[in-house]
Amino acid sequence: MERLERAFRKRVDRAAFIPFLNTGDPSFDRSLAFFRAVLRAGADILEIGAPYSDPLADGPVIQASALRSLQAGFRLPQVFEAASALRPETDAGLVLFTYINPVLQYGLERFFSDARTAGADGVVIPDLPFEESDPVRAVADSHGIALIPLVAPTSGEDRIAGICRQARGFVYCVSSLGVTGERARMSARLQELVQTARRYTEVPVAVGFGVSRPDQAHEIAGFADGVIVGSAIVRRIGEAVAAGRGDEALLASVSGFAGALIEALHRTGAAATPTLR
Ligand SMILES: O=P(O)(O)OC[C@@H](O)[C@@H](O)c1c[nH]c2ccccc12
Repeated sequence: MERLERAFRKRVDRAAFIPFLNTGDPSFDRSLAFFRAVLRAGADILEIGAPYSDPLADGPVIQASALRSLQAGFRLPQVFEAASALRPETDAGLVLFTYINPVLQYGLERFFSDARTAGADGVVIPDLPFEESDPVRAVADSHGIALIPLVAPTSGEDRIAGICRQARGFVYCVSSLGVTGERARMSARLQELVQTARRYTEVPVAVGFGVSRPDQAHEIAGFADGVIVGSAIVRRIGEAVAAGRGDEALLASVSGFAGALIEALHRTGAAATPTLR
């Protein structure tokens, strides 16, 4: 858990960069190479996705990625394998991203115990209702794993308060309604949502869903502690795979894009006032 805190605090000049990538897309080994590429580019926290056959919140890009991975034979323990392989190579935060059913099927206790052994720092479970999160958080806490909650623009203030008071690691603010995927514009209420969350928690607040361009990342960096980017990176992988392109050009494009996003996360002028306490 301290590693997540450090990931946010190590830089006051810019917001944390948090890329999301699915494990096993288009193969386990190639996905490891993509994880390494974004880490080398400067990712502060990695969201290690566990593809799932019924991904209700995933947009088309992440869904297609999950399908490629499942077709290549993805199994849940591969997220632990990925974390174990990366842990000795980086001090970035490692966050596993999975739906609740696979976790329950695997066994709650066993899942968090294996996550810990693999060197993971946190877990995001987007379809875990807050009302049912206590027992899961208790197991996560007992293994020193942060159960990172999500808040959405539709959440009322009471609900945001309840969620944020129980937050560990960071709060994931969903920028807009619907599923994951690139958006042309960000909701005007996003900054308000981040500010509301901050009233009820000391942990950092990161924003994800629909961030696809450096200028959007820059704007969010002015008021949030971290920016999560999934589809815009995963789309590049999908296109290269569809075109049968080799990994060398793809790795360069993934790192180049990650580098441009990181550059954009620097805070300038008045917005440079650290949002971290
Ligand atoms: O893809 P986007 O729009 O950049 O958003 C991040 C997102 O993909 C990642 O955090 C994620 C993947 N699957 C999810 C399901 C629910 C919430 C979030 C997610």
